[in-house]
Amino acid sequence: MAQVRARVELNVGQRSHIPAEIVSFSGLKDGVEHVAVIFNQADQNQHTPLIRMHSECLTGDVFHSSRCDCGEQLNESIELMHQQGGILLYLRQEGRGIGLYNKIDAYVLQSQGMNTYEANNHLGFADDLREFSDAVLMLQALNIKQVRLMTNNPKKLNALRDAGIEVESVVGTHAHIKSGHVGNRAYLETKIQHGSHMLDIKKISKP
Ligand SMILES: Nc1nc2c(ncn2[C@@H]2O[C@H](COP(=O)(O)OP(=O)(O)OP(=O)(O)O)[C@@H](O)[C@H]2O)c(=O)[nH]1
Ligand SMILES: [Zn+2]
Repeated sequence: MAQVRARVELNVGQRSHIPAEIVSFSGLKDGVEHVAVIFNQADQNQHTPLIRMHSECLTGDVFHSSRCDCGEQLNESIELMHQQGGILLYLRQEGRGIGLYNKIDAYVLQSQGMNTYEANNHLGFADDLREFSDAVLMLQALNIKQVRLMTNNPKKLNALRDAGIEVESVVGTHAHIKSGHVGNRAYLETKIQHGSHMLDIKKISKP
């Protein structure tokens, strides 16, 4: 595994010039470049860093599609890590691991009435293809042994615990609910019911 680092300044939401260090990893098991973004030198601080393992969502992260909450969660994480320090692992696991082409195919099925998991299954995929061993390797390479984990997904929590990384606490992200013709409320509710997500739908984000 190899890594390269450079300093960057990020401009997210209302905040500009957020200092960060971007680290790209190659030679990982997934065969793709996963990325770590380090805020306030969290890999060198004494206290327990905030960590988010964020799975790539081009439509949500870049274009802020109303179908999901990914871009808003990403920005929420960056803003909190700017305040408290932390490490964002940006994992190239588009569409819960099925890739963009298949995710868009799944969107077509969802428009016909399937939920996100049914659509994945209809296309011949399991509910969720992700596993987080590369994220563990990245944390180990960054010398992180104990974390405060930003997630509502119990699978991420268990993946770290099983790998021997201590999760001191879990910090839930807010519910970023979007209405409209193709909103994300059903997507979020399905994650809670079917995916055992700990998302508190009443903990709605401020606009
Ligand atoms: N297959 C499929 N994937 C989707 C759909 N909507 C979003 N995704 C993907 O779901 C993943 C969401 O990842 P995360 O932001 O890490 O969210 P999460 O696993 O729900 O966990 P937390 O946000 O940490 O609580 C991304 O890879 C998205 O591309 C969909 O309708 N179908
Ligand atoms: Zn998304």
